This record gives sequence, structure tokens and C-alpha cells, in this order.
Amino acid sequence: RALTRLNQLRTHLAPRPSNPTTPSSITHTHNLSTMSYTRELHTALLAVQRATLLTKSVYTSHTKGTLSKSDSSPVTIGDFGAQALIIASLRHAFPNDAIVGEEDADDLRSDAALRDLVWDLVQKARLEDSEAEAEIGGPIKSVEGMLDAIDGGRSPGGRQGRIWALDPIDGTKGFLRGGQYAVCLGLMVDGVPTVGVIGCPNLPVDDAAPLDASTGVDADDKEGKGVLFGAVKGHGATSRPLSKGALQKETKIVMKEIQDISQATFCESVEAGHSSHGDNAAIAQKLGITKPSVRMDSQAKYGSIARGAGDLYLRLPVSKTYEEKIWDHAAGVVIVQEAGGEVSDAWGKPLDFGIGRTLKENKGVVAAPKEVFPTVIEAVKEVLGAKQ
Ligand SMILES: Nc1ncnc2c1ncn2[C@@H]1O[C@H](COP(=O)(O)OS(=O)(=O)O)[C@@H](OP(=O)(O)O)[C@H]1O
Ligand SMILES: [Mg+2]
Ligand SMILES: [Mg+2]
Ligand SMILES: [Mg+2]
Repeated sequence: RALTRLNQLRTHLAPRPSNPTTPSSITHTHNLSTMSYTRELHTALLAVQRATLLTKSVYTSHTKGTLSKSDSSPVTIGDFGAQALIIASLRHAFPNDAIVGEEDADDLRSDAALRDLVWDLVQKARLEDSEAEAEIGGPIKSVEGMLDAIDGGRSPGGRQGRIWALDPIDGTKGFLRGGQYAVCLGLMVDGVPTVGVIGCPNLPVDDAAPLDASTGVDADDKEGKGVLFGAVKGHGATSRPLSKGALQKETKIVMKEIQDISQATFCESVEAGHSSHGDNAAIAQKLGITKPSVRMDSQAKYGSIARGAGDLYLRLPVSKTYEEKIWDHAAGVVIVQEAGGEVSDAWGKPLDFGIGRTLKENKGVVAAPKEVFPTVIEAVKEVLGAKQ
């Protein structure tokens, strides 16, 4: 009977290729551990944890090595270093997987001084637990290996197979300002976000801590800051303290039940250029919300609502042409869904992660607990509709 139950579970949990003509070489192996993505989650948690150590060392140092990218957004040595470490970890554990990473190594190849700064950071960032460090492949061996790892994030994305979406530092502006930021890694299987991990060095460890965007790095690790969120589709969401070595014990997280939507707290971007503060405020007003919004950089917003510290995440588009990037949402979406939430674009349309590196068929993002989600989307549509 146990065997029948196991087989039923296998059939139930097996990720199915969306296209029945998928060649057998990229269909998934049917063993229970891959089906529940235990190894993927474990690897992603350790990889993100190691990368957060690197970002913290940059956060507290004076040299951030900031460059302006072609879209005039900033990138730092922390972004490059974290991307190198995470891609090296993924290649070690899952050499056949594709990776969509935000950064590439072009700027480092043409700037030796910057490259040396990143190489120095990458060599120093090691997990103190040798078993954990070995599980993610140990240190990167050479400068060329580091550049090659960073360039490993050039996948165009797509709807088939296993593709990781990596944001080595999400909220780089927040990172530079001394605010919240996050290291984010999601695995998409056939275009569906399936595993999500977010490391937030500046959020309180305590899931019940009141939501404020209070900032400042916990330089001596004495302030109880630093949290690592994780989730697997169908298996719930967790948080645990970030550590410097092996993974700490996890706690299950769930979104807060909302009795009265007018009492909800909503989160939005700090940067007015990333999300329309005016539209967000109009939506809140329609819902009868009087509490001020909490402005917070990065996917720390997804983590915060997933653990019930806040309730809603509103990201109404500012520009008609901006396409949201998949690495800004993939991990957060799994974590919120698994904590009991729903996420869509501003029109209530599901986010389509299978088109490429961006969510080009979607506009804006709204996340809320399942029970109130339809009410929130109605308010969003009314506000958007009134503008058209
Ligand atoms: N115009 C526009 N509209 C929407 N989003 C944009 C836009 N420009 C940039 N970005 C992306 O915003 C990412 C960080 O946004 P957040 O809202 O999470 O943080 S912030 O409070 O604005 O810093 C940020 O991620 P990082 O680059 O990883 O920091 C960008 O990918
Ligand atoms: Mg980002
Ligand atoms: Mg980034
Ligand atoms: Mg960026």
C-alpha cells in the first residue's frame, strides 16, 4: 500500500512539461527528491546565504565600486560578486540548468581595477561551515572562472525546462542609500516559478516585528537582523535567520488574515520612478486604507507581506514602456503564493514568466492575501480605468 501511495504522490507531484512534444532529454526525472525540489531549495538557500555575506561586506565598506548601466541604473561590486558566487553554486549543483541573471561581466572585462575589487570580495566570501561551503562547490578558482560565472546569467529565458532567475542585489539604490535590499533567486520550471529564496540582511529576524522600513546594517550582527525566506510550490514558505555557516532552523510563515481591508498596511517602492506612489495612494483610498504606506526597497516587500508583517504589495506602473524583469519577481511570487497569497499584474492577469527575460505581457504587480485579492484588484482596475 505504501508503494501505491508513493506512486500516487509521484503522479501528483511530478512537474509536467507544458508541451507534450517536449523531447525526452529535457523531461524531468521522476524521483521523489527532485519532485519536491528539496535539493534545489537547499542549494538556493546556501548559495543566497553565501552571497549575502559578500554584499554585507560591501555594505559596510567605503568602496562600493558603483557604475551606471546603460539604462542609467546603478550596479556595484556587490552585485557582480553576488552574481558570480550564486551562479558558481548553481553550476556546481545543477550544471544543466539555464540562468537568467541581471548582470553580465562586460564592465569587469574592460576595467581591471574594478575586476580586482570584485575578485577580492569573491575570494573572501566563504561559509564558515565547511560541509555547507562544499555543497555549493567551494571557492571560485580563478578570475576567469569568476567572469565566466557572471556571464552564465545570459540565458534568454523561455517556457521550457528549468531556468533560474537571479537578482544578485535587488534594490541596488536601497543598498547604496543604506536601506533594504535583497539577494533573490527563483527556479522556474516550464515557465512557472517553483522555488523561491530571498535573503534580506537588513530585515528583522523576528517574523512578528512591526513593519517599518527602518534601515541600517547590523554590522556587528547584534541587532537581530538578517532573514532568509524560502518556498517550494505546493510545500509552503519559511523564514530563518541568515547565518555565516550552515542553515539555521526554519519557521513556517503565513500571510496575516485580514478581517477588514481598511485596516490593511500596504508596501510600495521607495523610488517613485519604480512604482506610481500616486496611483498606489488612490487605490488605498478606494479600499478605505488610512494607514500610511510602508516604503521599502527590493523584494523585502514580498517577504514582509508573506510573513504577515504587512498585507499588500502595490506596484503600479509609472512608465508605459517599462517591462518588469523576471528576476525582480520570480522568487517573491513563490514565497507569497506559498504563504497564502495571490500575485498578478495590475489588471488581474497572471504574471507570465515564460516569455523571456521580462514580463512583457504584464503591467505592474499586485500581491495580496487570497481572500481579499479580488477586492484589491477591483480597486486597482477602477483607478487605472479612470486614467484611460
Ligand atoms: N522604471 C521602472 N519601473 C519599475 N521598476 C524599475 C524601473 N527601473 C528599474 N526598476 C527595477 O526596480 C527594482 C527595484 O525596485 P524596488 O521597487 O523593489 O525597490 S526601490 O524601492 O525602488 O529601490 C530594480 O531592481 P535592481 O536593479 O535589482 O535594484 C529594477 O530592476
Ligand atoms: Mg531587482
Ligand atoms: Mg539587482
Ligand atoms: Mg539593477
